Amino acid sequence: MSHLFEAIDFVENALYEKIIDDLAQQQYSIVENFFSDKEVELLRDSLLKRKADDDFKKAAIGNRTNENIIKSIRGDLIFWIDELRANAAESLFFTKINDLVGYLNRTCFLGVLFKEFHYAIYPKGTFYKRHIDTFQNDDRRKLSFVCYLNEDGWLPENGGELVLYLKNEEKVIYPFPGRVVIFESQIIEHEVKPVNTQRFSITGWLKTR
Ligand SMILES: O=C(O)CCC(=O)C(=O)O
Ligand SMILES: [Fe+2]
Repeated sequence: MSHLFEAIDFVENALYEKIIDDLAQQQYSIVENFFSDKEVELLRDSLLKRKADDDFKKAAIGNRTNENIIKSIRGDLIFWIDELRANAAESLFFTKINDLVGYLNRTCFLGVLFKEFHYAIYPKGTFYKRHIDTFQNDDRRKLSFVCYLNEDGWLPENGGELVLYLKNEEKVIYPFPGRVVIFESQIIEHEVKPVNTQRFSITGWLKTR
């Protein structure tokens, strides 16, 4: 009878329902203030601490790509976040993510079994050319998730817009702090425009199988 108790337990979450509707209708969803100002600050401090400890690596594309080729495609520095070694801010991050994933799995039978997340720093002048997130011969990536950790008062002229290449539209999304963008990894081509001011984020993927 355990299914009966699960059914009783279920509480509809309006925010998650909006994400699910958006994804069904347009393959992407933009959520303002998914993370509060305080959470963004904690996560940005955590990113900067990891950076000070010199844990960041130049992002790679596949294994054997020549460094100059990589630089012409993407210039961000990344650090993979290990849930088992998470600090307080990162634990808080994963608590929210796990809640969302639990909801998606229960309501949409999405079957997300794995997830991976990294911090990203885009130094001034860097970008990430138009791509699809499953190009690294990993078709298990189902949903891409980006959250922005920039300072309050981020301006459009700082650059670093995320552009989603949709069927009939190029959707320009500014990396405002606390904003989260979720989109279908296997469908939506996208690009990070050159940044004029250092840009901070966490990017990750919800994966099946
Ligand atoms: O930072 C963003 O807005 C997107 C990053 C991205 O496309 C990626 O890391 O694959
Ligand atoms: Fe991407």
